Amino acid sequence: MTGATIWLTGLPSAGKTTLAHELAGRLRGEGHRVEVLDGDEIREFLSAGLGFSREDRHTNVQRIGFVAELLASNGVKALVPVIAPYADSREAVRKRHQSEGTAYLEVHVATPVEVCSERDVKGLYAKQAAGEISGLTGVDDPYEAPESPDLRIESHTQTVQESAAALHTLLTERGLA
Ligand SMILES: Nc1ncnc2c1ncn2[C@@H]1O[C@H](COP(=O)(O)OS(=O)(=O)O)[C@@H](OP(=O)(O)O)[C@H]1O
Ligand SMILES: Nc1ncnc2c1ncn2[C@@H]1O[C@H](COP(=O)(O)OP(=O)(O)O)[C@@H](O)[C@H]1O
Repeated sequence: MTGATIWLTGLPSAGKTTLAHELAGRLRGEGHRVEVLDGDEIREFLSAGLGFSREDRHTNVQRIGFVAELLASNGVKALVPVIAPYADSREAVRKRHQSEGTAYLEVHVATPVEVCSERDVKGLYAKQAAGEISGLTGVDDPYEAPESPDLRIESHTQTVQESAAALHTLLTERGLA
């Protein structure tokens, strides 16, 4: 089976993790091998000790990109719900896949910051507003939105199932599902 990396980039609470798991369930049901490389989990192990400076985020994204490519080149659908705020970090991951001949799709979960901060799944927006944390992506830290992603998902106008279906359609169109 053809592997691929599907990178879901977007702000905190945009819907990256939810969509990755929804798509993973669908793909597994169809017999695909799937791994979800969740940002929080990776930061506990593979990227333990890294913070949220530009340099650390870049290192984090390159590590995840490396592992995703290894999985994808061995027939796994590697779903990556990770913010990856900098365009050059994402470009380096795309190039690595290109040079290895491994399929790579970039999906922008393009939920507006106003909606994300209302969802505030982990309470980070509230903490930032209260002055308890700083450097929150999309608020007081940069997020460089992809200019030409393979797919842009407007999660604020769709149900989770509709967004996952759009993702699945993309994979089908590219011969990956
Ligand atoms: N300052 C700041 N900015 C952004 N995010 C923060 C921050 N502090 C902690 N968190 C939590 O860490 C998760 C982001 O980790 P990632 O590895 O996806 O980010 S990055 O690509 O390295 O920028 C992210 O997870 P998601 O909410 O699932 O996106 C946050 O819960
Ligand atoms: N179309 C959609 N796609 C993804 N999530 C959605 C959608 N509509 C509403 N949500 C909700 O938005 C929240 C997104 O949280 P989460 O997936 O943890 O975001 P992230 O991983 O980007 O930080 C969840 O509570 C989810 O149920």
